Amino acid sequence: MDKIIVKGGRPLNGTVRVEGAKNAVLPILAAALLSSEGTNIIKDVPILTDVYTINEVLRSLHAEVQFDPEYNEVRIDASMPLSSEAQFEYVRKMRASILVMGPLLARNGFARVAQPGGCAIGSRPIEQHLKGFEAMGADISFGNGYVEAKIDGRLKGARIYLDFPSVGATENIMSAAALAKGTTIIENAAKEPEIVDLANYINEMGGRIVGAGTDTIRIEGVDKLHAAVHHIIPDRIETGTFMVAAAITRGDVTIENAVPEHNAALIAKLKEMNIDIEDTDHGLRIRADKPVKSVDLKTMPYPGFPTDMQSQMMALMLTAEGTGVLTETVFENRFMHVEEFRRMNAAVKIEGRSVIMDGPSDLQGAEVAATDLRAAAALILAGLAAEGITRVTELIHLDRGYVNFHGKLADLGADICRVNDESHAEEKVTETV
Ligand SMILES: CC(=O)N[C@H]1[C@@H](OP(=O)(O)OP(=O)(O)OC[C@H]2O[C@@H](n3ccc(=O)[nH]c3=O)[C@H](O)[C@@H]2O)O[C@H](CO)[C@@H](O)[C@@H]1O
Ligand SMILES: C=C(OP(=O)(O)O)C(=O)O
Repeated sequence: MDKIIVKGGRPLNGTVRVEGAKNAVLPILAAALLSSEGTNIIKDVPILTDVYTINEVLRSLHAEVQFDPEYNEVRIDASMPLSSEAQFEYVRKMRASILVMGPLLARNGFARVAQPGGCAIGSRPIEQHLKGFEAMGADISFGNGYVEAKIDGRLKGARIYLDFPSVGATENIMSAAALAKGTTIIENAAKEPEIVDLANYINEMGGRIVGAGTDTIRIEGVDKLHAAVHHIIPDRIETGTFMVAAAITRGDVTIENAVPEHNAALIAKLKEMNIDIEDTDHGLRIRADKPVKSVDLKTMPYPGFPTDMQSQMMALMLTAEGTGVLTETVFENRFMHVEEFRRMNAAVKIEGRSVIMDGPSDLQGAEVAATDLRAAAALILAGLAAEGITRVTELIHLDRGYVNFHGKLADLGADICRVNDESHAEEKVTETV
């Protein structure tokens, strides 16, 4: 079993480059199924296990997929007749597999997808996705752990109001509506940059979508979509994670390929905490050379503070002066990492959907296990600031969303390595200090 071993205490310095966004590439690769002509070329694809998984899902649906990690490029030909079933083995590994449902329903008039169920961060139902398909004329049924959507003929445009601005529901409905007859309007739509990236890609395929990035998206269905070449936007959560890495080590880091506008809520909070952030010609520079103060924050749908930065921010708040209250409103159970932080001597109290921190905690290295993707990163960040050595296991979560995380931190000066049980690299980390 792999683990990351980190010895805390070194300020990070230098430049790091972020990859294409995981949460943009997954819906975009799923939407490639909409193209019945040509070969899609998707560029700036991050080399993540989730990308390998979605590629496997697409292949299982009979699309031809070639992934060239050296060039960060995926080529997809989905012009052949496609299967309609996304099996449990994939959906179990990665919930985002549900995003093939809209494209398959639009292409085949039928989609059968294993029910995604919950995960470590919450129950994660999909009734908003299904409500959208139903409004477009599909019949929905459940059985044997699968959900099926079926339409006689073609999906019909509809006006759909989402009860919550769900990212996945907006993406699934927008993809299905791209090939529907007539106009679909999604109200209370999610506004994340990844929604805009997906809409841009569908438009490059010949789609007619306007309003992505606002809360009302208008999709005029077309008869056919063709393949397109598309560049994935930079990963705002990887960017945010490195911003926190700089801050938590009281370092000075410049992030290349960052889009500051996509991280406005995080930048505002870090500035409130006394951290300097500057948009330079070389990238986004983060400097923490003044005492770091705690803040209160609440996760919200975009453009609010992202839930995917909640655990990393908690790590930073543990090192800040004063009391901070962090409230999670997007997922009902995204505090599993709190117990792991406690192993590191964190002074944290959970009260309902909030965590109260009285800082700074005297963080100490410990053996901890990642409970989900962002918790994995957050524990490593806490390890960078802790006294002594932290060992983080369950890296299967980390590899879903971060490319070479330990290597990038080491290049910035962290005392960190990744080992498996047979390797002796553990000694290396302690020798270097
Ligand atoms: C692959 C991907 O892009 N994942 C992101 C996406 O997940 P995902 O698309 O799953 O997130 P949603 O926006 O759909 O979910 C947000 C909240 O809405 C609830 N909900 C959602 C759909 C539905 O039909 N019913 C319902 O109740 C969920 O349980 C959750 O509490 O957005 C989340 C919120 O920013 C991020 O944390 C994830 O990293
Ligand atoms: C929760 C996340 O991803 P997913 O929706 O794929 O589980 C995440 O990226 O933090």
